[in-house]
Amino acid sequence: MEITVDQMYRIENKGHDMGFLKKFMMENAGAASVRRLVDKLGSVESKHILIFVGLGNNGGDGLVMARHLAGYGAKVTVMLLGTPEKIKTEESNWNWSILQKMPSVKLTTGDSFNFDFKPDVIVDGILGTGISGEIREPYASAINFINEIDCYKFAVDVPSGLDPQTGETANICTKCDMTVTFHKMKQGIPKRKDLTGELYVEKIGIPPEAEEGIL
Ligand SMILES: NC(=O)C1=CN([C@@H]2O[C@H](COP(=O)(O)OP(=O)(O)OC[C@H]3O[C@@H](n4cnc5c(N)ncnc54)[C@H](OP(=O)(O)O)[C@@H]3O)[C@@H](O)[C@H]2O)[C@H](O)CC1
Ligand SMILES: [K+]
Repeated sequence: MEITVDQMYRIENKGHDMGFLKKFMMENAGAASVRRLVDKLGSVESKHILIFVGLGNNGGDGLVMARHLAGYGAKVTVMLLGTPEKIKTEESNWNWSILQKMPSVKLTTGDSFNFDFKPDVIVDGILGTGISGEIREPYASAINFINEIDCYKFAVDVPSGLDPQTGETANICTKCDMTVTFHKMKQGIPKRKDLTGELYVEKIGIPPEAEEGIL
């Protein structure tokens, strides 16, 4: 069953109000994404993984992935597209502060994309269901950077730039090899397999009762 983006937000909020907090949903989203990625690649040990994160909860899922991937022995670099003070939500901030205590993950911020390694994998945690309008900087430059590199590309929830409701793209959009979306498929995503690559839906622990009155 496919749902709308609005239904997804309402289900997420209702689950949170039931006590299944968004930080737990985020944890499950990041963990499920890493399991899919590791299953696909066989092993990520010693692989260079570059994770682009936006300031919203799509970025927060990327921060969870960073911690899990470090646990699998990957060499993880996080590129936060902005400054840490501008991270929008409590759950994303919570995950950022854990990474600050983890020397096994390299944290970089800002809008300059000069890395001293060639990534084996890029994770796109720039924009998800919160997208609206044309892509602004520095997200636009990050999306261009990702599209110009030849490596395996993984989209968190939706390729950044793709509207998960309509399937239309903004001015630019990442082109990915795999996309993992959460809880239930959003209507626009499967229309664009050319951008999502392999597409999966993962449950993230939201109680089915959170759907009552919404679906
Ligand atoms: N489905 C679930 O139950 C869960 C999903 N999770 C993940 O959360 C994201 C949605 O997170 P949200 O914070 O609501 O939104 P985004 O991260 O997609 O976007 C955040 C901000 O990005 C800015 N924005 C929007 N459009 C643009 C644009 N065109 N160009 C540049 N920037 C843009 C905007 O901020 P402004 O300050 O600029 O207004 C947005 O607020 C979902 O996709 C999942 O990955 C959770 O983990 C929980 C479970
Ligand atoms: K994304």
